[in-house]
Amino acid sequence: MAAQPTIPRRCLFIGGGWREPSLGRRLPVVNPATEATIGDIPAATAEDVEIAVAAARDAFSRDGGRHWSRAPGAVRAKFLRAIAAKIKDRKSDLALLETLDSGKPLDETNADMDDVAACFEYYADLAESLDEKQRSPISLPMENFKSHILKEPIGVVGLITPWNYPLLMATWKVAPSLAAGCTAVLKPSELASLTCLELGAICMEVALPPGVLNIITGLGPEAGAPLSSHPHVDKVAFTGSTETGKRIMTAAAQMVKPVSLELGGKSPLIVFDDVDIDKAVEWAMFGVFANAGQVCSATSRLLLHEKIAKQFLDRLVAWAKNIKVSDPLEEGCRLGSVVSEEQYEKIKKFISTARSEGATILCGGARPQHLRRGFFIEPTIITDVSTSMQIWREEVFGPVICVKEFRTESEAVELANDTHYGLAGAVISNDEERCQRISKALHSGIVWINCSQPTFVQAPWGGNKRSGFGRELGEWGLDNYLTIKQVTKYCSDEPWGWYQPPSKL
Ligand SMILES: NC(=O)C1=CN([C@@H]2O[C@H](COP(=O)(O)OP(=O)(O)OC[C@H]3O[C@@H](n4cnc5c(N)ncnc54)[C@H](O)[C@@H]3O)[C@@H](O)[C@H]2O)C=CC1
Ligand SMILES: N=C(N)NCCCC(=O)O
Ligand code: NA
Repeated sequence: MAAQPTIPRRCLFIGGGWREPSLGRRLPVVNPATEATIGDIPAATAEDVEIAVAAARDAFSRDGGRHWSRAPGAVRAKFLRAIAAKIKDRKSDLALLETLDSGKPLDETNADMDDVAACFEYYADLAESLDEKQRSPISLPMENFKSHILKEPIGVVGLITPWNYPLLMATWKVAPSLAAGCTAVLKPSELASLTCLELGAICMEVALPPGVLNIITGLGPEAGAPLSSHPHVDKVAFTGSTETGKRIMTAAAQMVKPVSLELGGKSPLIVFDDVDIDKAVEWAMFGVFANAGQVCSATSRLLLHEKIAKQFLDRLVAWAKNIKVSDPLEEGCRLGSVVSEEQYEKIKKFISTARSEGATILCGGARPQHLRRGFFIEPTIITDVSTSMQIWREEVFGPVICVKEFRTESEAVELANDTHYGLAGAVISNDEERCQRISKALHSGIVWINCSQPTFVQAPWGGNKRSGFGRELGEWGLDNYLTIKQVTKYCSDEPWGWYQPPSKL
């Protein structure tokens, strides 16, 4: 087991330095795998939001934007690459902090840190190529006009992020917004803020211009809400629950402030009868047990072709019982604890409601017997589910999969789309044409074929319906933080000639 590090005691990161929260309050940091309080984080309030937004505004327009918002993309790229390098240097201590804060297995948090560094590097490249895309001409039907577009940073952005991939979800917003030339105020989740505060330390080390990125930790209603309604915040990007997403959109609407929302999901995985069962079982497990199912795109509804259903479930149970559930710091751990006591109780309630509604808990459903402390839940497989049950309809955000059988392709698609959500969907089949048909038929922003969950910074990420709107990652992730200006010029020497000229006399 790795040595326990000391948890850095940080303040709010505002204007390029550390700042005590105005009311002097702090929140405990709980390690959900041990239930021990291991440190604390500052609790920002509206007073601090005010100071952070002012710092970001100042950084946006300082010296006419020459050093940031209007600087060549290459200038910003240099900082993004320097941040990526520091993340790589500190990979193992950041991964350890992330695990202690969230209960995620160390192998997962190490992979997350690789993704964090790769995301900063990717958007460094895009910051550079943004300059080449400026002034791209618009072809007009009149020769006496010429038009081009400018892509400009949208301004000061508020970034509100969740706890399931604490530093990675922040990076999906910080890297593209900074690449675009925006300045930002990041409000990570109060349940896991340690690595985001370390990002503040990294910004200091690379001498990011003061105020370009500000990081304020604190509670949603106290720190997130005033950020989303602030008149000097030009856009809010949010990942989290659908309920909080609605609140943020309502607050932003009062200022006609654009938002992008990446919300909950209840994504389907459809498995046909022409597959290699063990390979498909492994993807089904990865789709809902990775990160203890605390993934917005988790494929938590499993649709099995009736011909293979029994055999598939037998293998799924065997594989699930073989998952190493342990302290997330232990070598080879594949299922750690969930993030908090509240989340733990919520998941257990989902399972007991499923049972009382008549579903069968085929395996799991409780605390693993060998782990007496910590918020651990066994991998859970639920069958005998009807489409009206809560467990089929609502996002659990835990290591819980529910299963239904289907007979025909159209029945599978209908079941898959029968949800208010629309983030992701997956299909496993050896019939390529069928996979293509299904990828068109699913009402979701992401479709995986013969896999579930692999995520690439180059590819767009986001949902439809109540899973939100807007796309992160890829070039679309950069567009989230850019506004498009048309510049149109009259280039004829002739007068316009619409009005009669007055007589010269
Ligand atoms: N789609 C996703 O990626 C996520 C979904 N969830 C779902 O949400 C449930 C609740 O988890 P929470 O941590 O409470 O999620 P949440 O959606 O409330 O939290 C996400 C972020 O929003 C902030 N926030 C909360 N209330 C706010 C408000 N009124 N204004 C502005 N910001 C606010 C939080 O402080 C946090 O930074 C989970 O059980 C899970 O089902 C949670 C996290 C991520
Ligand atoms: N990095 C991976 N694999 N997935 C990211 C999931 C992001 C989300 O839950 O919104
Ligand atoms: Na925590």
